Amino acid sequence: MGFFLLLFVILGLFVSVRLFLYRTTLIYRLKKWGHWIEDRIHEQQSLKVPELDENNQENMFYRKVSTYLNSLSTIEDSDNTNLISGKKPNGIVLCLDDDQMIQDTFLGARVSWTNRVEKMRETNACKKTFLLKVKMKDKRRILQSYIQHIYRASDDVESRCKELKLYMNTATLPEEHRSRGRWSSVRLSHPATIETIAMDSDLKKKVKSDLDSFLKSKQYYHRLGRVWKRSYLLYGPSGTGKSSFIAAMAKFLSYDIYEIDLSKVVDDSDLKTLLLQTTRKSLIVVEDLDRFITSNSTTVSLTGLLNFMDGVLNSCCGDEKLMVFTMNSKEKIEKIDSSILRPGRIDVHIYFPLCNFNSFKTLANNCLGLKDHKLFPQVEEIFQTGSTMSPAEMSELMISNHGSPGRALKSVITALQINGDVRFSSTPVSGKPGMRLHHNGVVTPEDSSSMTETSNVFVMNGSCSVPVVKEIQKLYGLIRMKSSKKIGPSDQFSGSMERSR
Ligand SMILES: Nc1ncnc2c1ncn2[C@@H]1O[C@H](COP(=O)(O)OP(=O)(O)OP(=O)(O)O)[C@@H](O)[C@H]1O
Ligand SMILES: [Mg+2]
Repeated sequence: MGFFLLLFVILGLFVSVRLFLYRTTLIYRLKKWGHWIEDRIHEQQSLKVPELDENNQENMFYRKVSTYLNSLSTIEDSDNTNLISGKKPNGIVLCLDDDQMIQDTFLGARVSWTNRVEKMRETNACKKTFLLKVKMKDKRRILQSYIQHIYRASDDVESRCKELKLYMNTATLPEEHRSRGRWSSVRLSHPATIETIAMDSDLKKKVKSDLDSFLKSKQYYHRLGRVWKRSYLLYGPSGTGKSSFIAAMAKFLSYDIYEIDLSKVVDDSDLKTLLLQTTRKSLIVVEDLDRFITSNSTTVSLTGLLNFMDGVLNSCCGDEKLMVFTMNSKEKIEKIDSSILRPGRIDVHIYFPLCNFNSFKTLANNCLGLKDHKLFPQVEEIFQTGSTMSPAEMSELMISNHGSPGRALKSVITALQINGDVRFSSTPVSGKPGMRLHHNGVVTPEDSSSMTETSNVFVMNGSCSVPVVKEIQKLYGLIRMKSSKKIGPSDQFSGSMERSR
């Protein structure tokens, strides 16, 4: 009897002590002390994952480790974790603080990571490194598979909540500091998507399928021995959606954007350093290329620019990248040196014209929620006189009157009428404004007059009025019969109907 009584008392004591310990941090503290003692008993090995590799390029594995560690549940139990607002409204992302240490377990082995941040006195830049500590007795058994696990887990996290970034090149640091990261980034928050861009529906379909086939053609490019990159030229008058379309492309592909401001690049080697520091799955963007080339700038030479456009350097870091250039007009560039826009340097040309009735309807739907309205026929009639305006101007008129769709449409009609009087007082060739008639009878939209034999031009028939579009299509029909040929995936637009002769 006495024995059972004793047993009962001991059991009661054990349960109440355990209960007491659970209610306090004691059990947590005891565990930590236990780990501390165990770590001292076993020989540990430290491995470093620096942010930049020996060529001062981003160490991809650093980014993977950062994504992986910030997704660990142990980061929630760790002191000093940063709470950062995430992409979703009221979303919170947990981020490691400087010099914060967290534990992880893998295949029964316990490892620890420390987020080392050292301030470089001379440049005031930060040198970031993750320090991994693993017991010697576990290292051989787990290291390789642990690294694979980190890659898989971080890819999974990245694809689930990829927050696109817009990188901009910072003003140049003094030569000796130039190798430090030259890009500053912000979250890409441009609202445009390919759906919201007013664009000829066939053209939009072609561009989307071109982007889709690019995403799936890694093996194809590597089998061809070509760098897996593709370059686009978006050109057209101001306010026609070129910059918005770049943001839409990035979101469609889930790629970051690296926008290079050439005025901040001091010379060709600086341009190369910038390129070396871009990462895969990104759009490298140079806006207003025509303005830069015609500005006779002394910083980046034309050769340096052409090498950059050819992706010569991309061969070492060009995989899975798109290069996008914008211009308001190709004509001046064609006069300076037509090889600047040759295929291989620019694979696809996309012309962004001024509004036509179809793009007007897209904008009316986007800005006013109108699919139809009694004033639409009047708008269509004015477009047929050749009057037009840029989508930027048109969306501005609609947005400033979005409270009253009728008033908004009336302001568009008035503006078109005024434009019709002012903008097209001299009706250029073929009696249709904004069109150009060539010696061989080909009529093309104003700015795409430089369509050359080899250019693969998606011409948006935005600025043509309907009859002229029919003329062009008739002409293209003739052209297509003469020059149509089977097209393969990599040159899918070389035999396209947009070829001019
Ligand atoms: N095709 C379009 N579809 C929808 N919105 C457009 C279109 N074109 C322009 N806009 C609107 O007009 C504004 C200016 O567009 P954007 O900056 O893309 O023009 P852009 O062609 O880059 O002009 P610029 O040549 O002056 O740089 C944006 O707010 C955009 O929403
Ligand atoms: Mg722009």
